[in-house]
Amino acid sequence: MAGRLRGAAWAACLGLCGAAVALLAVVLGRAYVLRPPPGPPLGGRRAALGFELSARDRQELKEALRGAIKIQTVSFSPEDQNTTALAEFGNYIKKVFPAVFSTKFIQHEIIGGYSHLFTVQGSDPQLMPYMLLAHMDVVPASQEGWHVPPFSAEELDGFIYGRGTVDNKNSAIGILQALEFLLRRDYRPRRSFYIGIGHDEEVSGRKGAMKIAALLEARGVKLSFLLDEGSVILDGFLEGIKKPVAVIAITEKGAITANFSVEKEQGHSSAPSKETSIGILAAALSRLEQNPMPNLFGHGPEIMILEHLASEFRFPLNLIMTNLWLFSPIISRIFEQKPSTNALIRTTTAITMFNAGIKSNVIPPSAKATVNFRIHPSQKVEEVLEIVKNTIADDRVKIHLQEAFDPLPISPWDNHAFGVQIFRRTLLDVFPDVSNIAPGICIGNTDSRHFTKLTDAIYRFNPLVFKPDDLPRVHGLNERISIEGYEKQVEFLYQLIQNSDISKLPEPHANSHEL
Ligand SMILES: CC/C=C\C/C=C\C/C=C\C/C=C\C/C=C\C/C=C\CCC(=O)O
Ligand SMILES: N[C@@H](Cc1ccccc1)C(=O)O
Ligand SMILES: [Zn+2]
Ligand SMILES: [Zn+2]
Repeated sequence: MAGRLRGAAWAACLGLCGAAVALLAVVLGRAYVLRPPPGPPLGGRRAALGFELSARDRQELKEALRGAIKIQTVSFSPEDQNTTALAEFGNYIKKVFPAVFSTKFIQHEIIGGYSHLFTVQGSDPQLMPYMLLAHMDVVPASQEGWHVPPFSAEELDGFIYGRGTVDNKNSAIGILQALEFLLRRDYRPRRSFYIGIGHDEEVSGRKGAMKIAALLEARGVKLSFLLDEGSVILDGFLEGIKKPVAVIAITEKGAITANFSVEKEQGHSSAPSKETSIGILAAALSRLEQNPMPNLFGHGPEIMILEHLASEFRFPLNLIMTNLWLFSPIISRIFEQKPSTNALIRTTTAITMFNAGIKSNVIPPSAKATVNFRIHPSQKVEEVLEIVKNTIADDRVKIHLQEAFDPLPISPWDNHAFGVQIFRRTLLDVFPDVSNIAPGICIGNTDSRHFTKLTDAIYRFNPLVFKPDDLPRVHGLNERISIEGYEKQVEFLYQLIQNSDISKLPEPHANSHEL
């Protein structure tokens, strides 16, 4: 009851605020109604080959993914990968996608020992190629806590469970599956494209994606756009928006992985000094955790997602969202509440490893910890390190950087952005009920960050519908994909490849009447 009253009071307050804003906007003559999403280009055009699947095709599509999940391509560290499984994965795709491997206009190369690069030669060399990227390696999975063993790929209530089902064998296998189906229907693309399948994405991509990018660069390749994993169709993440939203990430956060250590003399635990290495390090880490990095809502592209969706919110939220200039302090507080939205508005701090102590009666000679920061698009590595040092404020804690890179550049998002309009057309074809498409931020890191020299149009998006409950499954327990969802992903890729054959985008105004 109290909750409902509070809810009613909150709604009334929002209503009042809304009315006040409307009034204020009129008075100030500043109606901050934000631009609608760009008009629908490629209007009316339909791909030549429809995506009709026989019962056999369906079975084959499902089994191809299940077989891939069973191969334990686990990455523990750059030095510790299951190379037997990585090699097996290569043999597996050869067996499962015979058309891809026997087509004359497709060249296959193995890069860095286990990664794959396919060059699909289009019939029109004038058209600038694009690239589809995915990875085959996965993070480890604990044996406990899963409904089914993590590499069993068992089917349960319409879902395939297993490590890699959404991160990212769904893309690796899905891209090849879409191409296999197209080839069997005698398709030949007009526009060339590359398919990259990395084998060490989960441990930085240096041997796989980075080498693929370097090779393409050496060949003088420029890409019209690149599509990788990193964001999804969000359903039910934002209160006040009923419909699912396809969020296409136009940037990704930077990252710092830092090792912290404290050394102290080892000794007998019966005569301890006042502080131990463990105590000193634990206190320093606790200060880091207790003092989160600044809330930077409004300083980066996170605001674009709200701008794009503003008119979709129910009253009075729509008024709030269309007047961010006034309400951003409130919204930024709301974003802080949940880990998933908090990640969009600040550099995050995650203590991920802690090791110390060698015996119960020995004062520990050293304590070590690893902290993983993900840097907000408006900050840089140096700035974050400065804050970290000031927060720890203890010279006994030594910092050693394992890896550090700045947030990625922001990719184009407008009527002329070829990739965006191809995604828009393809979403319209395959997900007719997803009418909202918004630019967003990828909160994790992807192999695509190695390709900045080949194109400024890097997009991170998987055509999978995610509900809030799905997010923790990524790198967590019970990672799964619905069989229907996977079919849609393959259909999306199948249509994307065909839609990309268009030579150039029609003028937006010329076609807007067609939809
Ligand atoms: C205003 C927007 C509202 C809510 C959005 C909140 C959170 C959603 C953010 C991202 C969810 C999308 C994708 C899955 C999560 C992380 C994966 C990112 C990169 C994967 C890289 C990897 O580990 O291989
Ligand atoms: N893609 C993984 C692994 C990774 C982390 C940090 C840098 C590079 C890669 C992640 O985002 O967690
Ligand atoms: Zn991934
Ligand atoms: Zn991952």
